[in-house]
Amino acid sequence: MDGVGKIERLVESLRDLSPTRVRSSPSDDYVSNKDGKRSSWIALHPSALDTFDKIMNDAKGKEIVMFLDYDGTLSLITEDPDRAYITDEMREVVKEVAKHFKTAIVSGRSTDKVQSFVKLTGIHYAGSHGMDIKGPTKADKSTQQVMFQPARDYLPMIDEVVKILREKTKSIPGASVEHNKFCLSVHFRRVDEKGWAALAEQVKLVLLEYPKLRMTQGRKVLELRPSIKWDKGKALEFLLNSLGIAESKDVLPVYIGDDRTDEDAFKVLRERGQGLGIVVSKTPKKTYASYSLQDPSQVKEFLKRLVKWKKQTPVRT
Ligand SMILES: O=P(O)(O)OC[C@H]1O[C@H](O[C@H]2O[C@H](CO)[C@@H](O)[C@H](O)[C@H]2O)[C@H](O)[C@@H](O)[C@@H]1O
Repeated sequence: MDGVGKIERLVESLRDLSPTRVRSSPSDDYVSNKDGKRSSWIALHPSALDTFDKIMNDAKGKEIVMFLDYDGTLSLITEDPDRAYITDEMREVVKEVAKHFKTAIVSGRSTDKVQSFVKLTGIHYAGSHGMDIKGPTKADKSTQQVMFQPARDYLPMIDEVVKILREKTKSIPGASVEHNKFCLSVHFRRVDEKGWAALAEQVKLVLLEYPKLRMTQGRKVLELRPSIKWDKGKALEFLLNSLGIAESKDVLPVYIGDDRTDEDAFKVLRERGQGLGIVVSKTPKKTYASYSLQDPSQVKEFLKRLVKWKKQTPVRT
C-alpha cells in the first residue's frame, strides 16, 4: 500500500473511532459467542448497574481495588481538552471510593495535569498511559512518591516532537498538540473532517523521523508514545505488585475506562482471570471488558452504590 493509501486507511479508522459515526454494517454491533450464535453486545457486556447485586455477590470476601480512567470516564468529553473538568459531585464520590478502597487514576494525560483536575490526595496516579506512576500524596501535599517512570530517557525526544508537531500543524484550523510528559496527543476534535488527512499525514511524517515512537488512537486524538512495552495494563499489574496484592486470590481489581488504551488493562484482567473490566460506552464496540456503563453519570452512580455497599458490608475479622 502506498503512502496515500495508508493515510486514507488511517483517516477511515479515525472515523471509526468517532462515536457519532453511523456504522456501515449492522454486523459491527454484534459479536459471536462461543457457539457461533450472535448475541447482542449488551448481553455479552451487561450493564454494571443492572447486574450490581451479582457483581457484589461475586466480590464478597474480596478486597476491591479501583482503577479509574479519567477522560470520558470521570469527566465528560469536551471540545477543549483543557476544560474537561471533573464535577464537584464526581470528585466527592471518588474521594469516598478512595476512603474505602485502594484507588488509582490511570490516564493518558500527564500525571500533573490529571492531578490538577482531580485534586484528591490519598490515591495513586498513573499518567502518560501508566508511564508516570506516583504514590498517594500526603494530605499536606508536601511529598509525592515517584514509583515508576519507565520512559525517562524519552523526555527530550517528546519535548522535541511536541515543538515540531505544533509548528507543522499550526496551519490546520482546530488542531492542537498536548504535551503529556512521556507521550503526546494530537487532537482533531475541532478540526473539520476535510482536514483530518492533512493532520494525519503530518503525524505520520514526524513518526518516520522518530522510529522510537509509536502511534495509538483514541477519541478524536492521535497519540505518540515511546515504543516500550508499557501500557495501562502493565501499570495495573505494577500497582497490584507494589501494593503487595498481585498474588492474592482475595483481591478483585475493578478497572473502568472508555478508550482503546484502556483495552490493555481489560485484557490483563481477562488473562489473569481476576477482576472486572467495565467499559464506558453508549455504542457497542469490541472490548475485553466484561461489563459496561454508558457514560460518566452512570460511572458516578456505580461508584456511589459501591460505597454504599461497602458501608453496609460487615468488616471481615
Ligand atoms: O486515558 P484518558 O484519561 O482517557 O486520556 C486519554 C486522552 O484524553 C484526553 O482527550 C480526550 O478527552 C478530551 C476532553 O474531553 C477530548 O477533547 C479529546 O477529543 C479526547 O481524545 C486528553 O486530552 C488526551 O491527552 C488523552 O490522551
